[in-house]
Amino acid sequence: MASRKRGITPARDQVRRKKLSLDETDNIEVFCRLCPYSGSTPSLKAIDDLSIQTLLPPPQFRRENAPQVEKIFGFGRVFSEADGQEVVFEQTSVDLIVNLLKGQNSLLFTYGVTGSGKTYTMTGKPTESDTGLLPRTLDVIFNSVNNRVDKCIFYPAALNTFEIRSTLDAHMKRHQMATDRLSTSREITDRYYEAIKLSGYDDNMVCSVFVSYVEIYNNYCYDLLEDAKNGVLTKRELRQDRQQQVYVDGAKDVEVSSSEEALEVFCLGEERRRVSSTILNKDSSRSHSVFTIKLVMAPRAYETKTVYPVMDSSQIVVSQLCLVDLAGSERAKRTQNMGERLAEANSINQSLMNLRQCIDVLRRNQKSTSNVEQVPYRQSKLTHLFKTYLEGNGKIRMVICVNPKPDDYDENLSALAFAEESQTIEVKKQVERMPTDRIPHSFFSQWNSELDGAVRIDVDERSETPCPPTFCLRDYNDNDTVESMRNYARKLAELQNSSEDGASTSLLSVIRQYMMEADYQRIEIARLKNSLDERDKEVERLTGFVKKYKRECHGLRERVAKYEQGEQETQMAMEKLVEQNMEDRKTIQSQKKAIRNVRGIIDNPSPSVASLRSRFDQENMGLQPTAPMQTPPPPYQTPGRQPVFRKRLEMTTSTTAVNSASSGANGQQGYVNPKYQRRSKSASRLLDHQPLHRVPTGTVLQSRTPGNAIRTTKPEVSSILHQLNKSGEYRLTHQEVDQEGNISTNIVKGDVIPTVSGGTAVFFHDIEKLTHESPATRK
Ligand SMILES: Nc1ncnc2c1ncn2[C@@H]1O[C@H](COP(=O)(O)OP(=O)(O)OP(=O)(O)O)[C@@H](O)[C@H]1O
Repeated sequence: MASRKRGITPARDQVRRKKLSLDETDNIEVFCRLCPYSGSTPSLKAIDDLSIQTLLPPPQFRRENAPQVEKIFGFGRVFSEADGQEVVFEQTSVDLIVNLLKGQNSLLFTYGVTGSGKTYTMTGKPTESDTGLLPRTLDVIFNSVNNRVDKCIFYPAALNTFEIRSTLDAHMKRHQMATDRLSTSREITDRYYEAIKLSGYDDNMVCSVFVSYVEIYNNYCYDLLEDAKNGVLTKRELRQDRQQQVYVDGAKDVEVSSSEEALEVFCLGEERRRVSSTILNKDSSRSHSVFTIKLVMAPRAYETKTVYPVMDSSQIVVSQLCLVDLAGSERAKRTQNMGERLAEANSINQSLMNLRQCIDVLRRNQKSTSNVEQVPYRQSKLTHLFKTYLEGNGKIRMVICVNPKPDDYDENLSALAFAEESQTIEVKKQVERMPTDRIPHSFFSQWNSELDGAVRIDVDERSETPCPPTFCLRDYNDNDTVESMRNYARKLAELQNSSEDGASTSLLSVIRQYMMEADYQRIEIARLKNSLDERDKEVERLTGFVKKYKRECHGLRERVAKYEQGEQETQMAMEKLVEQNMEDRKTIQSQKKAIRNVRGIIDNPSPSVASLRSRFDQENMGLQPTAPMQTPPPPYQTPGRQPVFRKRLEMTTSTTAVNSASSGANGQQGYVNPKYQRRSKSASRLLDHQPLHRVPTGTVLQSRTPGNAIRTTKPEVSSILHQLNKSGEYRLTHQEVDQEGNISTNIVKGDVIPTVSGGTAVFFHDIEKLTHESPATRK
């Protein structure tokens, strides 16, 4: 026995999260309307057609934790105080009416704080400038539908469906109803009438208009059109029909044949709607009102002379436009409501809160790919009623009304934030429900009248009975075949005129139908071909653009590549510079460190430096050198060669002067390397700096000059420094001969010591003076 394969049930989330393309969804649309305000401190202003800005009101109108910054909110359209009812109607409702004519559902609702102009926007007043969306919508619908059937042909049946009555039943029902007709009030007949007529209605359909009016009060649904015997309305339940559409069970759908009649029904409901005076609004809506306009359509039956639908209820298409005026949110603190008013306010706020929660969950579900939450539609009647639309059974549009008065600042902020967020919700588009590919009735009647005219002309030329030929339509351009078919139809029509034969009549009507369809398809194909040609041209034009932009793009890419290369090179150079910089910094830091070390040493002289200094000091004063002693810290002196030159200039001065120069002005040592330990005198060499032309003195006592002494007569900076570097001692001989012939020879002696910065310094510590008196002066 073959085992039965079990089908795998897809996970619930997988089913739900099937991603819809952009063509399959519509966002919730939100329009914002600013109500006129005459005060001096408005808390809102329209910036342009798409955005509105909050203005910070005086502090007493702000909550402590409210944002202290001005915010901008963006909407599909923002209506300023200057935009009247007509503009609002054209922008918010006209396309929804076209939707209705084309068999699609829509929900339009006003939302906002109490007293912000929701009811004014929806209903308005009877004058031209004040007429609201609802009466204008009714006018336009009745202006735009053709082929309205007589009353009582369509009738509402169980489970939110409609049925069709036979001619006789409909006639009798009409007769019965004639007595219950509402009389039209003067207010309605004298009101402003909206003249706009829209196209979009399929004239192959016949239709009838039904309206219903319900309210949601304290989270209960009531039918405002109910024939309540004792004036008490019955609580109604919400149910879901076979198309998953939620409806108010038992709510009356009243058939209306004009906008006046529909408005009469609306006014009847308005009288029953709960409206009370509150501190914030003298006519405050205490309930959410739902006025639904249903367009019931069915294909037209052409067999009958009157406008009548085909007797097939399954072909009925019902589209509806739901106009909802929500009650306004209100804070108990501000309204100071008590008792019944307070309970109403709580219920209103709760249902509005539920609406926000549903939108929030929908938004979260939209973002999340795995965790799909259940939307809490059933928490309130309002959200339950909106479920149909939020789940993709029609278009949703919200008009958020705001009053710029500073008292409303906080509540407006949260309402605007909610409305702005709602725009992100994507709703599945409703499926197409109207029959497609049908020949428009206008074409049908024109074609028939043309053919009948032609038959009348040809009737005298009739000669023989045509045999049924074989038609073979090759393509839409096959004019010959179409023409021969038309001729055959004409001949048959002649036959019909001359014969009472029922069979040929029905054959004729079938052939006529085919002929008409062939003609229509031919025209339709030609039209499509034209539009295809136009699109081809458009494609060609766009291809040209694409090529042009591709070229530009290529050029731009090359330029970008060049710039990028340049940038790369600059980057590399920068990196090199940074590296160089780092190295320089390191060098500077090591030099700084060395300087710090030196300073440290200078500030805390080592015994060797101290001893050196004390030795100099003692020698200077003619004392024997003593043990090293602490000296006060010397001020910092830039190390360098300058002292060498300075010493050189001072070489002719006395030993005291030399010592004072080497120790600084205050007797402190400045630049020598205190760590330097001179090698023994025997090991070091002597640099003997003699004048170029030395006057021979022939003295018996001569300075001892070691054999390895370096002799020089040219005191140039480069050579003397070089020689100094090789030497440990330096001796400079300087001779002067005065006018009387006395010779004075000064031999200046010093130690060559390296400086901290790597240079060389000479510490002069002794001068020998040798004077030769001229014999002439002795006399
Ligand atoms: N755009 C407008 N132009 C002229 N008047 C306006 C406009 N908007 C509101 N009003 C006036 O402001 C008042 C309050 O408006 P409305 O009753 O429509 O508020 P609401 O939002 O429906 O209040 P509630 O939520 O309490 O029912 C009314 O007198 C109305 O005529």
